Amino acid sequence: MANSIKKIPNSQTVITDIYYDAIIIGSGIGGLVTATQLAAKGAKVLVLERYLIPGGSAGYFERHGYRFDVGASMIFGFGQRGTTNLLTRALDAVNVSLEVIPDMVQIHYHLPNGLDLKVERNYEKFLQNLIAYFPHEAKGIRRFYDECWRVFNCLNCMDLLSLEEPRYLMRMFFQHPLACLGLLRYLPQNAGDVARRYIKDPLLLKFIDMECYCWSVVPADMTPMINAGMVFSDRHYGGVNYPKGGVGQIAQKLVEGLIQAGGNIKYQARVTQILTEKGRAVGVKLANGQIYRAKRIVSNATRWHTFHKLLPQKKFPSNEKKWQQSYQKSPSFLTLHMGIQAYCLPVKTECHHIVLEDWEKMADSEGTIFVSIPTLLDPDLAPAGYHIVHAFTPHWINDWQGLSVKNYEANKEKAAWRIIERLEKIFPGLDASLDYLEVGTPRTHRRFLGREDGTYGPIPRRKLRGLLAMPFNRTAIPGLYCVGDSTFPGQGLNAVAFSGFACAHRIAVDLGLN
Ligand SMILES: NC(=O)c1ccc[n+]([C@@H]2O[C@H](COP(=O)([O-])OP(=O)(O)OC[C@H]3O[C@@H](n4cnc5c(N)ncnc54)[C@H](O)[C@@H]3O)[C@@H](O)[C@H]2O)c1
Ligand SMILES: CC(C)=CCC/C(C)=C/C=C/C(C)=C/C=C/C(C)=C/C=C/C=C(C)/C=C/C=C(C)/C=C/C=C(\C)CCC=C(C)C
Repeated sequence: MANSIKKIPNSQTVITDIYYDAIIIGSGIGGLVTATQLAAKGAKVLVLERYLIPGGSAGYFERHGYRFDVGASMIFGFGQRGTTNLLTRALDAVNVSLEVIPDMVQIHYHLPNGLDLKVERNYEKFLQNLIAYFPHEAKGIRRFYDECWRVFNCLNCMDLLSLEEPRYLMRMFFQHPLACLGLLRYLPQNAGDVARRYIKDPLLLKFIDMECYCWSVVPADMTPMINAGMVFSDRHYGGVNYPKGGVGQIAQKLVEGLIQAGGNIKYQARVTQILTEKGRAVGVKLANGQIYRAKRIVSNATRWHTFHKLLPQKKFPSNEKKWQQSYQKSPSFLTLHMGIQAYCLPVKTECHHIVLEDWEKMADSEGTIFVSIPTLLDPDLAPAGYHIVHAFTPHWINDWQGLSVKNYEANKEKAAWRIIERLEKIFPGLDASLDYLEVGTPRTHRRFLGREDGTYGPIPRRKLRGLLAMPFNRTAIPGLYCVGDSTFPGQGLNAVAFSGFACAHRIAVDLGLN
């Protein structure tokens, strides 16, 4: 395929003659799953990524012999059975695969009221650990988590594709009528309401809040039941599994599969504009002036970025305004990427920890601390005798704006030491064993991930009806689709992988592909 390009006289603009079936803006996991699915169906696909490597918030960076995951290292979707193992399936579709390492404890919680609890991969063991703290709620605990399984079982029996495709919905309904009716029932529900049906102990309800908050960034009352069903069951079914070589391998492998399937990706290709003709999205313009055209345009940038930055403001659709009245940006994170000497960690330390000292501060800036130690699963990510400790805690961009360079650096350092001091109680000697420290703020996330205010995705502004208000992939602009955590069902790698499957399915039907 000749890559012929023409320059418009007296202008920076260069138009390529290749006409793609689909252009995907961004190579986050949402974008890459869309691209690989379409390429596997024979579509001519181009991915445009502003950064140097693929993956977005599931990317990586290397310093002094350490390979750090940019985002969270707790990965769902790598199971071997059922239909909800969407990362395994996405890789499989383009004939690539990844070795994964099972994580036998999803989280070790260090919570107020002496609640020190491990979420074991074995469901019964987890229930017994929790019931040991709340024996008077044994029945309620089982009934709540069993109800989560009901949601999961409904999802895990059917192909997960576009809910905007009526023929697929009809097929699913005829093949799995009870599962579809079950999902319809759960779509408007939140986990908190279901939990309160079975559980009365206020401390246990706080624990359920934390169970939700640590991946949805909102308490149980605002966490959709469908997502809770996925997370609270899949951790015991497909399990949490870590990709050998680090989270960044997922994107690297998807890109390998994309290219083998005939797709194309360009790095340092920042899209500045989505081009429209007669109201329809027809192409994109890059920062260097280059123009690419396609039958369909997909944005893996956030909705805020897509509709405020990439499209002229007069094209701002009214349903996007409405969506923004329901959803706001989740906080970003203050992130500590640490290299430590291995002696600091006791034998049998778990990979993921949640640390909180005061329930009232769960959702505050610097309230909950998330910790991942991926080298406990894959030691090759650090030099021999060292570990990676990735600690992060919610932070808002406003606290980091308008500072002088000196104050910004000083605030970063102070905040980092506040976190290290708190972690010393869980990992005594952390400070003394520190070999490397790199601190990121919401500004870092904004800069390197291109995410508005460094956000990790949308969260409800108030209690909503489950997932009902979350938009699917099509937008009000014909030819333009969104994918990733600003679309149904929201944040999380397995969630954005679903969004990618759904987006590619809808586009394939629109383009008449198989
Ligand atoms: N443990 C986990 O489950 C885990 C780990 C890491 C990340 N995540 C999740 O991944 C989700 C994000 O995935 P995603 O696919 O929605 O998005 P993403 O932010 O990861 O990827 C978007 C990509 O688009 C690129 N981009 C943005 N604007 C662009 C432009 N104008 N031109 C070209 N490229 C542009 C960015 O550089 C980035 O690579 C988050 O919600 C986070 O929760 C989860
Ligand atoms: C037919 C008719 C009528 C009807 C029908 C209906 C239906 C079919 C429906 C359907 C639905 C669906 C398909 C749905 C789907 C869903 C899904 C897939 C979901 C998913 C989800 C997932 C998730 C949410 C995930 C998440 C995760 C996350 C976020 C993670 C994170 C993590 C972190 C942050 C880490 C932390 C921690 C530490 C470190 C400790």
